[in-house]
Amino acid sequence: MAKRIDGKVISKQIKDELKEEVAQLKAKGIEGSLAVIQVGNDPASSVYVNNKKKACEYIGIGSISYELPEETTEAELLDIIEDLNKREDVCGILVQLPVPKHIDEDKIIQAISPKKDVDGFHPQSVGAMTIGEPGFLSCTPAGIIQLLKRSNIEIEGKHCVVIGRSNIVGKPMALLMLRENATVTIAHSKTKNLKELCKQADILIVAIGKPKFIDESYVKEGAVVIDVGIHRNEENKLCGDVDFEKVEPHTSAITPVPGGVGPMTIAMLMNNCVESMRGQK
Ligand SMILES: Nc1nc(=O)c2c([nH]1)NC[C@@H]1CN(c3ccc(C(=O)N[C@@H](CCC(=O)O)C(=O)O)cc3)C=[N+]21
Repeated sequence: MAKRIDGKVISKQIKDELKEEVAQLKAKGIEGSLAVIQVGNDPASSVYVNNKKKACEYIGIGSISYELPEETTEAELLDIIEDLNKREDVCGILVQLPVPKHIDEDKIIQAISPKKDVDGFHPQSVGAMTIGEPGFLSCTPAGIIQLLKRSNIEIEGKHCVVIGRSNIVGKPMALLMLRENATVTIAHSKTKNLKELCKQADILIVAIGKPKFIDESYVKEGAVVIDVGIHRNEENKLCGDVDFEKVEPHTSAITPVPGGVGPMTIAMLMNNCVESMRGQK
């Protein structure tokens, strides 16, 4: 009875809708490129950066990539961002996180113009989301909302437990679920009785960062389970924070890793780029 939510199929639907809109914008003379900056050469980051470039190509927008050496200074990175903020052909700027330790991540995020903050990480974007004003939404949480809506899963009135309180996933996720009228609980590493709490969730969103941490003992029969984790084992095989095989039979819907939340993050990034182009007139 469990239903596997296919993030690949849903992300393709969204990218196809965007592709059409990009063509219409182009006909009006509106074009744009996403600038992706990677500092250092973390191999996992390179996979994501590559997926982002492919998505830009697919929907018909440009991409400009910067592969900067690990030793790049904060000042050099800030200079590049400053230039990109001014460029009219650039609709979005993304600095792949994490950045090396000698660079202040918050300073970098705040240097990106909120008009080009397609990650939705700038304090102005976060504030706007919090009070329901227009602004860019953080891609992973926005992608999860789309997954639920496009799978006809009701959110309103449901008890949603979010495990994780990071600025890029847990916190914005909880706020977006609240905006959809869910009753939201945020759990984290200091939460007591995590298992009992998770067992009360109608919708369980897991962003803990520990491979296969959640087994069936955390899940109420018939719950919806969304897995935000992404880990690679010794054989380079991907898995999430949820032990899919054990949990799946007990759910009414569940996202796999890979092929669940990851592709949606990229689709929403593309959505934010198109939104930026729309506003650029
Ligand atoms: N400024 C910034 N923005 C981000 O959005 C950002 C970031 N930094 N740093 C790293 C995380 C991670 N992230 C993913 C995006 C796509 C997949 C994705 O496409 N996953 C595929 C599999 C990809 C693979 O084969 O490894 C899937 O789950 O099916 C995963 C993870 C974006 N992030």
